[in-house]
Amino acid sequence: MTRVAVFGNGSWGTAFAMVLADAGAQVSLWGRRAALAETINSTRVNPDYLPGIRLPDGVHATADPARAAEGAEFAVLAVPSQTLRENLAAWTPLLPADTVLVSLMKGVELGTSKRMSEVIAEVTGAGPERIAVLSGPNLAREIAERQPAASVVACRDEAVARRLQAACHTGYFRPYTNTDVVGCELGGAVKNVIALAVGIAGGMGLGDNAKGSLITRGLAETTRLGLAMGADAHTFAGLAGMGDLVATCSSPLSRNNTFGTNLGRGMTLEETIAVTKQTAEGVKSCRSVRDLARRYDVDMPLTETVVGIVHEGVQPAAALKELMARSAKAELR
Ligand SMILES: NC(=O)C1=CN([C@@H]2O[C@H](COP(=O)(O)OP(=O)(O)OC[C@H]3O[C@@H](n4cnc5c(N)ncnc54)[C@H](O)[C@@H]3O)[C@@H](O)[C@H]2O)C=CC1
Ligand SMILES: O=C(CO)COP(=O)(O)O
Repeated sequence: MTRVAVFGNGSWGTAFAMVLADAGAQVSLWGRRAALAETINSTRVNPDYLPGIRLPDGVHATADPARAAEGAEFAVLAVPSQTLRENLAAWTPLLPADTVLVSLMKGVELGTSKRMSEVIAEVTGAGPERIAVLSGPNLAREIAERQPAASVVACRDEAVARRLQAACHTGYFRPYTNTDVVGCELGGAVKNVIALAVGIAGGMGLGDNAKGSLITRGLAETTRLGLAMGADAHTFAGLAGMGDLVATCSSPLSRNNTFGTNLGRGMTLEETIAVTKQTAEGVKSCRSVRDLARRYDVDMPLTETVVGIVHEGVQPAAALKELMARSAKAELR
């Protein structure tokens, strides 16, 4: 039986642990708090992140990373992106030397602007054949309810992507393989920034035309950055690009979308952070994405605007006026 360690028992780590167990794996679900691990094991429910959802028997919770790591064929990483480097440094010595490291995270490291696969490579020394990412339109609560969804598992080594695909393929979860790791990661991280923009627009009372325009132009700027960084343009038309963007920007379940809505309604950043209980990666990663855009000399006006509103005190109404007044352009360039 495939043994999998899932590091991070928040909403996505827990929901994906369910998928893996439903696909037949023996899953160890690690989280920092021993009391929560005990509650999960005794009640079969993770009350803090997925209340009301019964976890399959194949999921065992633990607060001991060594126990989670034991014999793991895959180590699935599902902690907030900005905490990965420090956590992974502690877990690496515990993992078998051939474990495949799988990122579920949709953020870019602040300061270094490194993608999660780059952080994993740096910290563990693993080669590209041992590093995979999973990304797509996968709102955790829906997956935990076993509602149907597709996704992408990406690894430079296609055979490894196929192994991971087999490990998480169920009647309600349909993963496709891809070898474009850079594109899949950027698709997931930048969509959180665009979801903030769409949420802000909704909170300001703007209509569906505005949202459709933001989603489409958001995908255009994501694709421009991706091409500059060596990604395949097709990835952005796929599940890790358009698929995730549409799901996230349409769903009240999205933490980034909701965060933006609160800002657009006039809450301050501090007030919005105070009412946000889970990780909204775009809030920090918008600055890393903006730094990447500048490094690669790519025009990303929506990302610049989100950074302005979230971190630099720009008022949403003023930002909208500025965006609409940008010089006229050809759509495709
Ligand atoms: N929730 C969702 O629908 C989806 C989330 N993701 C991505 O998955 C990643 C994890 O997000 P969620 O599970 O949703 O977040 P969450 O906020 O629900 O859970 C985060 C988990 O990390 C733990 N944590 C927080 N700080 C930590 C630290 N310093 N060290 C160790 N553990 C720490 C928390 O206790 C919690 O267990 C994010 O990058 C997110 O973008 C991707 C797809 C879907
Ligand atoms: O990535 C997600 C869905 O694919 C979840 O989005 P949020 O992090 O905004 O909730």
